[in-house]
Amino acid sequence: MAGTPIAIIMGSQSDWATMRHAAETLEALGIAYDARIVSAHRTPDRLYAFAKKAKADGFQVIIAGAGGAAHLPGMTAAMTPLPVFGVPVESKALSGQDSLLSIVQMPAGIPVGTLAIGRAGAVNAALLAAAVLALHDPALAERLDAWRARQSDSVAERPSDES
Ligand SMILES: Nc1c(C(=O)O)ncn1[C@@H]1O[C@H](COP(=O)(O)O)[C@@H](O)[C@H]1O
Repeated sequence: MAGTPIAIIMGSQSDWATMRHAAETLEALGIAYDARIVSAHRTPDRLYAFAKKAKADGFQVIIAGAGGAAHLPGMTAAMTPLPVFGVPVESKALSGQDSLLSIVQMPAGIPVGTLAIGRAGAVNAALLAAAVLALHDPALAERLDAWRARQSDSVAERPSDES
């Protein structure tokens, strides 16, 4: 997809509840993305087609979320030179520990930048992807600074009894 710098891929529709936080963060920063379901296990041909063409299609960073036996980020990284950030989706059986370990323990030579389990990881994957793009995009760098400033402003100095 020409002109769309970020691809968000996920192993299943069920991952969207987590991965939409990456999408919303990119939207808040004014960064275009393409979100799609791609599974190393269930749709290997789709993964191959996507990963092999991702760079030629104009993507610059890939955010890949998966749960359980989360091979999607690593398999994607194996087939593209683009930076891949992996988000471990919280699994029911093992609370995302399985997802985290599946994604983080890549063999030397094929890196996946692995984030935290769940929503925090999805948000931070988007922020890292934005930081990569901002290296060559001063306007985006300013929006990222403003996003962080708003976050700082939103943190009260003292705890409240409310909420
Ligand atoms: N980990 C992977 C991969 C993959 O790594 O290719 N494909 C699907 N899945 C994961 O299976 C979990 C359960 O999927 P369902 O909810 O569809 O049963 C999801 O978290 C998905 O990421």
